[in-house]
Amino acid sequence: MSVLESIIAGVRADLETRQAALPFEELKERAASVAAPKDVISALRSSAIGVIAEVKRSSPSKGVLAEIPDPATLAADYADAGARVISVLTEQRRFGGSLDDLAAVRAAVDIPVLRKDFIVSPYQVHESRLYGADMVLLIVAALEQNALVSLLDRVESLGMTALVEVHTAEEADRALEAGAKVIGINARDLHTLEVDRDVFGRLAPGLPMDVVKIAESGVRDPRDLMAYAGVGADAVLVGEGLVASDDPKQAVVQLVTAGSHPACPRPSR
Ligand SMILES: O=P(O)(O)OC[C@@H](O)[C@@H](O)c1c[nH]c2ccccc12
Repeated sequence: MSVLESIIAGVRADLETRQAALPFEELKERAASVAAPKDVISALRSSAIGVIAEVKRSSPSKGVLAEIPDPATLAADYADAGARVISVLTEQRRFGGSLDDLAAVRAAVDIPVLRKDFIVSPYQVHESRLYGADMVLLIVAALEQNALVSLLDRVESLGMTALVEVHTAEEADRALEAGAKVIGINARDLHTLEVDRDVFGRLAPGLPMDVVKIAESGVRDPRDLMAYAGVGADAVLVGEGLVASDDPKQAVVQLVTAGSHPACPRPSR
């Protein structure tokens, strides 16, 4: 079993527990009365590269990154520092996240919130909405094509935006085929956990102009952000580099400042 497969096995087991506690029909009804999702694409399209700041406690590769006793405060700091979107890891077993973290962050910020998890079922899409997500991650490597298409349609039918994650050219083709409007190119291979920061530069030029392009993982400092800006990123998604720094808010300020510096390449749109 690859790391990805074992994570998904755990996700499916935890999902069964939640489904037993709250039946799908009832979940759908409750989610339908939540305030409408925010327009994430407008938030991400800008004349300067954006920062998506992640609330991330642990990772399968490094273990505990930060305790994060109060995700709401961290998210509010990220937003104050100029992040465009807050990403919240909700996977529990490997990343130490929860849906409570998502709810706490939702209540603390006005900018769009991304639910970062391993979404394999329509139940999780409605659940994301119930907990206030505006955007949902869909990982191409974790889904058959028909499941990807139907989950993407469901995300959009609820007014949310899908961040469709890819790591290879084949996966990028599948994402486009499914109709993805926002594509995240993950530098980390979820089967091996290895990081290759050149993947974005190889794949992004092959994507259509109107697709929003996010560089995910491995951003350590403003230099990495500038490098991604130079190869066409609309935004970078940063977790470890923020939560493990002495001052996560200041770390976001530095990235945002670098992104709006005249010397930083601009998204081409
Ligand atoms: O901590 P990093 O290297 O900055 O990475 C953040 C984000 O890209 C990473 O958490 C991530 C990208 N895709 C995922 C899919 C599932 C879980 C986590 C992820």
